[in-house]
Amino acid sequence: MSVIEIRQVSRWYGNVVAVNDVTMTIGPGVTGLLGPNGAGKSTLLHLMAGFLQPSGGTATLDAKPIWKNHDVYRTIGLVPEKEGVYGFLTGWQFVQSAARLHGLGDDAAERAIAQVDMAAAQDRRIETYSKGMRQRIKVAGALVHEPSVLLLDEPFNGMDPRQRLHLMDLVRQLGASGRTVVFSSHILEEVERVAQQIEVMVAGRHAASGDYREIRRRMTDRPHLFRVRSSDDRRLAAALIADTASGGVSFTPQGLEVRTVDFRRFTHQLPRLARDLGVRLWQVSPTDEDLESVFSYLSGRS
Ligand SMILES: Nc1ncnc2c1ncn2[C@@H]1O[C@H](COP(=O)(O)OP(=O)(O)OP(=O)(O)O)[C@@H](O)[C@H]1O
Repeated sequence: MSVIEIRQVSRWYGNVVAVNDVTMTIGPGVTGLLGPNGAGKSTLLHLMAGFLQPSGGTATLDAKPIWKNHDVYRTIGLVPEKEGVYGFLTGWQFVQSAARLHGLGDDAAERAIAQVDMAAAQDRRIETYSKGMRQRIKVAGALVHEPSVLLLDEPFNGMDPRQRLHLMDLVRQLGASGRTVVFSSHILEEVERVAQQIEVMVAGRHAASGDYREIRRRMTDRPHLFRVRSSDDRRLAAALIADTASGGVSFTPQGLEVRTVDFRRFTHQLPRLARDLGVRLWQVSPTDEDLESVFSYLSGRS
């Protein structure tokens, strides 16, 4: 059983703090590292892989420090986000060279290729592969030495839906086989479909931790700001102010802005109120739903 322990880890580049005092424990199964661009996910994965030294704090695997520890490196596989594969190599040559770097023979390469279901395409050059096939051959390269920890940086980015499902299945299987699998993503729904555990990063900090339901609930329960346009904004506003779901209503040139304190009740009540008043709803849309604001809320910054 492989457990990654990140204890008060920080990492800065010059005066940019990419990872800021992060503490988390990651055990077997699939963990999703969720956060917007620049949140520090890649940096954290590289710290877990031993590619980067923490500027402060400790990163251990089964209580052994990861940085500069070759015994630990032998149990970790990393699939970086950047392509990093030579297009002129065939899939077989790429995985074979990864195996040789670990001092392993062709049988290891064969097994890894079979694991990602790429045997049929292994003799084609990588430049002829689709994005999904490329990603799978990279996973094979990271699996040759049968690591107990697999780290994947934005593995589903840029894939078409069919390829994405295929890779999601593979990641799930790898987690179900007892490995400790961590992948990064900026899409909650993607993380939800693959990971049992979610760790949210925002602006270098560890903002939340839990399963999908827990994270979703925290995102939904936060105050929301809605823009509402209707056939009679004034009447609707009066009714909304009287309802406990709204924390405040203001008039703007674009319509009403309603701050809700109870998302569920508001989305339930608004159509009922409008119907009872005989008011037509023309537009109901959240104004602060961008990813950044959702994540900021989770991190307690808004
Ligand atoms: N080598 C580097 N030199 C300077 N700054 C860096 C370097 N690598 C990352 N950063 C900065 O550190 C912060 C975190 O970057 P990181 O790549 O870890 O985030 P991320 O969550 O993986 O985002 P993305 O999905 O955009 O890669 C960003 O502000 C980034 O600009």
